[in-house]
Amino acid sequence: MGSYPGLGEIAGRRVLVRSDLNVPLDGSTITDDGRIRASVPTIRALAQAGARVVVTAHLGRPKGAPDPAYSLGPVAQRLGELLEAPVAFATDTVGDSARSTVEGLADGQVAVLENVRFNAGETSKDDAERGAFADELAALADAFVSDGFGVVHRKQASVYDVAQRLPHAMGALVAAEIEVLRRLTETPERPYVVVLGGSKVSDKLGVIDNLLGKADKLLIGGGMVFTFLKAQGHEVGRSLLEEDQVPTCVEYLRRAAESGVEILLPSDIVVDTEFPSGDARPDPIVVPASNIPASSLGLDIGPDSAAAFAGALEGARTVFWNGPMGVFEVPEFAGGTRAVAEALTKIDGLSVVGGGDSAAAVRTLGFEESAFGHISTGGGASLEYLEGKELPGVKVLED
Ligand SMILES: Nc1ncnc2c1ncn2[C@@H]1O[C@H](COP(=O)(O)OP(=O)(O)OP(=O)(O)O)[C@@H](O)[C@H]1O
Ligand SMILES: O=C(O)[C@H](O)COP(=O)(O)O
Repeated sequence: MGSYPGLGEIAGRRVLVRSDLNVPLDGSTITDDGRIRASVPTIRALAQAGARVVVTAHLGRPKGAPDPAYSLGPVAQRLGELLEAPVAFATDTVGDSARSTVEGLADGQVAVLENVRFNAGETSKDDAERGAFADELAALADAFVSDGFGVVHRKQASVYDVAQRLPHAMGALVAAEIEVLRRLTETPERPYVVVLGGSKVSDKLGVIDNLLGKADKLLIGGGMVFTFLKAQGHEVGRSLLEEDQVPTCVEYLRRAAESGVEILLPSDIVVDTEFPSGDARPDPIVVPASNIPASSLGLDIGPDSAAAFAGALEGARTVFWNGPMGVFEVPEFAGGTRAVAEALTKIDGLSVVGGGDSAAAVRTLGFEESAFGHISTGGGASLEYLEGKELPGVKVLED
């Protein structure tokens, strides 16, 4: 007989686990299985305690209806390989296949339900529609474990509403992620340096507001750079730019100067005349950040900036990094991301890499996970936590 923290005796009971199995795919090939591996310990602990484990998760952003391109089939198969045990796969989420798959589980066995976002109720803004879908999910189980840290910032049926309908507990992954982020927000050892990049510029600008009062230095790279350069009065050619956020960046630069927080922007940029795609060969050149040609777009921070960013990270005792410094998927534009990753491996203190793409970047560039203090499975979720926002999927577990 076995038990699970927060749920008590679970042998023979059906336990629904919300995991974040949203991994990058190339066709049906998983290019980085980090999130699946991170989900294994909780699933294994439940199975070993004799629960009948029913995993629910999303993949990508399908539009509330089945779409084979987003099937969790390959993910279920990979989970079975990692668990070294058969994993049953239901071809729907709450329909006949799900019900019979769950009924067929013996104690200690695991099933994965098809992509929960194939159902419009999952992401509906309408409480009743979401609730009705959560009722169907809850009917498949006797208890619920919330372990998908990457989605706890989403008020969605499988994250939020289902927890209101079943005895519930926080999974080990969510607990571990929150513990690390709590250290970052409550008692960061100084100097505390934050590195921000990536392409979801407006998603990430909010965090700067909160960090200006907390971090000692902010290093800005990736697609974020160009809105800041514009705010400094430079032209950015055809680079990623969120024009309506320029005044916000002006304000951040002003507040940083006032409060003595250093915002470090790149001094040089790797540009090309086209965004890399297909067979077209990249033709990168390095230009001063203040002189980006009108016909070019910035795709990485330049070598001087990479060295300056690495230098600014030296001696830091706490580092949080979210978002690649450039289009790291293409080797010609991976230099900045590689330099920052390298600098993080030398941190004597706590280094946290947050975000699906950032975590995938360090792994695909060949760094050992153990070289970093913590690799978070959550991008948006960890940023919202750092912004001081309430995470619905965590709050609901406390109610
Ligand atoms: N200068 C740039 N121009 C355009 N895209 C860029 C630039 N620099 C980086 N990127 C792209 O940003 C993407 C990652 O950004 P994103 O904000 O999604 O990161 P993340 O927070 O780690 O991921 P997630 O939000 O999925 O957890 C990469 O695919 C990279 O190619
Ligand atoms: O990739 C992520 O950040 C999580 O899986 C959440 O996905 P979402 O942004 O589509 O909700």
